[in-house]
Amino acid sequence: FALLKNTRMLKAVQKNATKGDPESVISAIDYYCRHKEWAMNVGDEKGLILDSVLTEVNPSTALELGTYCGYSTVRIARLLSPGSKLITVEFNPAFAAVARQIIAYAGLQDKVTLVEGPSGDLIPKMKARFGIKSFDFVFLDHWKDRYVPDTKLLEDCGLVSEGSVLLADNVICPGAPEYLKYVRNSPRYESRYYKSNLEYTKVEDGLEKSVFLG
Ligand SMILES: COCc1ccccc1-c1cc(O)c2[nH]cnc(=O)c2c1
Ligand SMILES: [Mg+2]
Repeated sequence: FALLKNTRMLKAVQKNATKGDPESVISAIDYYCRHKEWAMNVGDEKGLILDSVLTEVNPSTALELGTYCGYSTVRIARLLSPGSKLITVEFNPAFAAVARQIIAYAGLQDKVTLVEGPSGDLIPKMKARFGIKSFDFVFLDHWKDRYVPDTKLLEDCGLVSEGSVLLADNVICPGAPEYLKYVRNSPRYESRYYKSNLEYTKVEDGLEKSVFLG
């Protein structure tokens, strides 16, 4: 049943959204997840914080760790300037298959490269495979125990530079305590917590924004 949830979400997008209209795709998913079946999209409330940080950073190259069904991929890609690129990484092939279709339905496939596989294996290959100098923006929204190792990997691979912005979802629920300790205690990051709620609920959650100081 749970496996098919993402295909039901895709059907809801195809039924209720307008092809090529990212806003309608975002609204269709939020409506479905609020009124029909909860799903772990960043959601509309935390999504507004994501939008505001993105608009401030205006990245030319962005990375998303944890695509899921592509909801935040669409939120990010719709705000990218012409010529900017988003790479999104998803480990689960069933999620990736749905995400590709939702990203395409929103008409954003030319701005997005979806890569399937474990983030820990893929990050060291990013420079060679995609000619990335460094990421201006990284959205961490995958397995919470990968937040710290993948952040260290991005540093070691030279994929973050002075001014790069990391934005992490779920730092309260399910929680990423090791990550909060890492970015808040490190002299190499300027960190700030944006209090919000777990998607489609009244449970507290939030986003941690951390600027890499080089
Ligand atoms: C599978 O757990 C779902 C769940 C259940 C209860 C509370 C939170 C979450 C949750 C919420 C999120 O935004 C998430 N984002 C990315 N990867 C997650 O595993 C994740 C989990
Ligand atoms: Mg999340």
